Amino acid sequence: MFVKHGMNSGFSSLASSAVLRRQQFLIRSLKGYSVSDNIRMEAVKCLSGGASLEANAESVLRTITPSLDPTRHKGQAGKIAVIGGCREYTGAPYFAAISALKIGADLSHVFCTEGAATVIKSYSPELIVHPILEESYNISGVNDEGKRDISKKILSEFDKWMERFDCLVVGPGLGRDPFLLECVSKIMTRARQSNVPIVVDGDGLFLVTNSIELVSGYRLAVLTPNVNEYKRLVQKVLGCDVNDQNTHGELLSLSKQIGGVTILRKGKFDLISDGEKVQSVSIYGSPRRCGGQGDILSGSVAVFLSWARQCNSAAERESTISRTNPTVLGCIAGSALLRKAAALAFEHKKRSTLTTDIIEHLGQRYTLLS
Ligand SMILES: NC(=O)C1=CN([C@@H]2O[C@H](COP(=O)(O)OP(=O)(O)OC[C@H]3O[C@@H](n4cnc5c(N)ncnc54)[C@H](OP(=O)(O)O)[C@@H]3O)[C@@H](O)[C@H]2O)[C@@H](O)CC1
Ligand SMILES: Nc1ncnc2c1ncn2[C@@H]1O[C@H](COP(=O)(O)OP(=O)(O)OP(=O)(O)O)[C@@H](O)[C@H]1O
Ligand SMILES: [Mg+2]
Repeated sequence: MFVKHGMNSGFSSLASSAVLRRQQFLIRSLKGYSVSDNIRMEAVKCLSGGASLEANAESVLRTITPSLDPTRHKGQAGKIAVIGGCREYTGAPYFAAISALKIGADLSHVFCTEGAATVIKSYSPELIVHPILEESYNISGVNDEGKRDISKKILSEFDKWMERFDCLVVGPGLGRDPFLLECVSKIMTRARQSNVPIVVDGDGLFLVTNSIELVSGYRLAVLTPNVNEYKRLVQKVLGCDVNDQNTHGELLSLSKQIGGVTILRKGKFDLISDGEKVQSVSIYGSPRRCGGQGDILSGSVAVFLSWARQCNSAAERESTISRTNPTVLGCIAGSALLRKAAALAFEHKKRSTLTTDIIEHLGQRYTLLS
């Protein structure tokens, strides 16, 4: 009897703690922040080795998102291009490009190799896919002059479109083929000359880490390194190993050293800096670490930074937010939205949560916010 009672009370306390957890989750989901968030933010300060300024992501999201105005024409809510997709990877560029659309961009392009293009097109009819990139294995019999011609052709194909884009995402599933990366370097240089913002992720970071001049001093560039990519960047640019005791100082130095480029350091909490200050986004996310979440993030940052730039020119933004660099605002909004969508997806799918599940929640989370 006693044992039974004990078991029952155990079950009921388990059940009530589950209800409590669920309630806390819903409060977090609806309000964005809660008492436990505040505690976590304090923890962020301690863990991240410096005074962290938790970004007011909710307010940023609300402020930079354009209204669904019936007078606006197709394209005004954003035209994004993802440069990525090769023999090995077709998922990453798809995740980045489709996320941009799900968040609210009007058009999303993918520039990839021919083999990847057919696959990416078959994932979605919504994407505009350009099979223009070439990998070395495909042109192995071609001499140097022939390769130069191919490179020129790729660049001129890209040039036809470039001025129309509000932002490029370079790197998701790009691969590391030397010929392909050389062509992508030229595309980046051309984008920079035309003042098109560039979000660099995945293998784009491999390229940039080895040729930092591609982004150095370009204030419209955003780097979104994960743990490994950040380590390589710090080693190359600062010439030392990552120092977890000085996270903020290190991120500030890294950004300054690359000429004020915005860096979003991904991890348990995301840290963002353009060399002026460090902001964090530590909104509750998901314990699932399935591949592809960084790809969603890169596509999201591209859309939000484009919107933040539009707000800037229209002087529509609140005063505190209007003083913030649009690339930083894009990172804050992208990080917050991904983490919230991941939390919602995990609520439904638990351990079987996949990147496609998170993408399905991008819009839902967003509806809750607006
Ligand atoms: N579906 C697709 O098409 C996807 C394609 N993707 C594309 O893949 C390309 C390469 O990107 P990447 O992220 O795999 O390369 P990188 O960061 O060098 O990691 C390499 C290895 O490092 C390890 N490792 C990882 N994290 C760690 C940690 N915290 N601490 C310690 N170790 C850690 C781990 O290996 P492990 O040591 O566990 O065997 C990991 O596998 C790029 O183009 C990207 O866009 C992805 O977007 C995913 C979805
Ligand atoms: N330990 C963690 N806890 C909670 N969220 C995390 C954790 N690590 C990463 N994230 C979140 O997941 C997002 C993607 O980060 P991640 O480090 O997985 O990128 P990635 O390795 O580039 O992903 P991908 O597989 O797409 O290449 C980040 O924005 C971050 O908010
Ligand atoms: Mg990645």
